[in-house]
Amino acid sequence: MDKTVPQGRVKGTLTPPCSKSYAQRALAAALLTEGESCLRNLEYCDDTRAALRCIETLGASVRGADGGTLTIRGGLRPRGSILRVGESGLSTRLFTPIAALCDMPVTIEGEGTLLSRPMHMMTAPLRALGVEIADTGGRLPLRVRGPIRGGEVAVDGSVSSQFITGLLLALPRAERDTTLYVRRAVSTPYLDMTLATAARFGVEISQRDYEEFYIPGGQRYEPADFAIEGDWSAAAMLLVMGATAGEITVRNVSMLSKQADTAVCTALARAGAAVIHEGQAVTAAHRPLHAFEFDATHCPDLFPALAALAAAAEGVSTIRGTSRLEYKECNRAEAIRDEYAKLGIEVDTSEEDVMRIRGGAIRSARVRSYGDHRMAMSLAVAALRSDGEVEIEGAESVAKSYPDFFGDLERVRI
Ligand SMILES: O=C(O)C1=C[C@@H](OP(=O)(O)O)[C@@H](O)[C@H](O)C1
Ligand SMILES: C=C(OP(=O)(O)O)C(=O)O
Repeated sequence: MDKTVPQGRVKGTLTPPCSKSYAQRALAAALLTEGESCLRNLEYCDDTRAALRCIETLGASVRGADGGTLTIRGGLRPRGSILRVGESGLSTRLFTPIAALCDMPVTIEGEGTLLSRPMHMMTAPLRALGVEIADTGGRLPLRVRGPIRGGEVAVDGSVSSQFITGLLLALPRAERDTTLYVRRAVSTPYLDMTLATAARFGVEISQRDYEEFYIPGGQRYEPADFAIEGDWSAAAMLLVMGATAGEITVRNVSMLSKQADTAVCTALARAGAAVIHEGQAVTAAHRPLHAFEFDATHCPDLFPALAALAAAAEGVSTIRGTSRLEYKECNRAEAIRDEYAKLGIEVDTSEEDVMRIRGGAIRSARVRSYGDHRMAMSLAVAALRSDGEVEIEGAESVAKSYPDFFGDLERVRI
């Protein structure tokens, strides 16, 4: 689907969808209990639906009530042998070790952009933990057969934190204790979110500097009543929209959240935007914007939003951590460089791990999303400052994390 986004200004208040990162973790934890949990504020995007499908296949019984509340009866007793993870990187790397708790073969199948993303980081550690695994040249589909045993294992954390999240949630249910040695962990706030979710379900894990995790085996997950927070990744995009094209208040997000993308507030302030926190709401308003420096190594999902911010700022902004972008829904560093070039914005990715963006006038163009939800949203935010309109190919990709993004954009247009 193509979407044409005309230039314009915005003002208003929006509530982002719930955090899909927390939603997927909470769904997994609810599956691992032997009782009834209640998840509140759950909304559906493609990735949370994928996680919901996975827990139902693995044995959970899910009842929906009004207002986004789900009652989930846990119990790991697979009803099928195929997990369909859609396009979700997290569901793949989270539910593969969980499926490996079972003494039966399970196949993990994905689609779209996920089929080109690397999964090789799981193979050797799962084998070392006693799991039979067949991968397809380090990509999906994967076939695993547990039970995963626990023990001592080394994991490379440099490509993604998501498999570590999967191990941290699965291994408390293994028979033996585990010590996980992690080399070069990235996206570490996401590991904090995992530990916080496990703790809410009564599971103990200790860690030192994201290098060594100790996970006692034989633990029980206790059912929990868990309210899913608003999503800071979606909020980041809305706040950049406010900072570059008017004023936006985002409701139902807390600065005290462990979510990685709270860091957008630092970038906004460095660029000169007005940022105001009040309780569970944050407002970003336009002021003359100037170039900023920011390291997004541990909050890689911010890059597309920061590209729209830097394009609207005077001077050359420097954003570090581009090596984190190669294996997302597309190669986001190349996609930002090539699509912003069509808008007349120069993006230099020639230096390793660094992106430099020269802010300036944005011109009308036809651009591609590469099937990547965050690229589609980033280009739509940039379109608001264009000299006409921007046509975005593949705009339906926003359904992965924020199905009503374009509806919300129109709601605040003035
Ligand atoms: O654990 C999570 O919820 C996520 C971790 C991050 O991935 P990486 O650890 O692969 O950077 C992030 O980019 C992704 O959108 C969600
Ligand atoms: C990279 C993302 O998600 P995932 O890795 O879970 O597919 C994302 O939402 O930007």
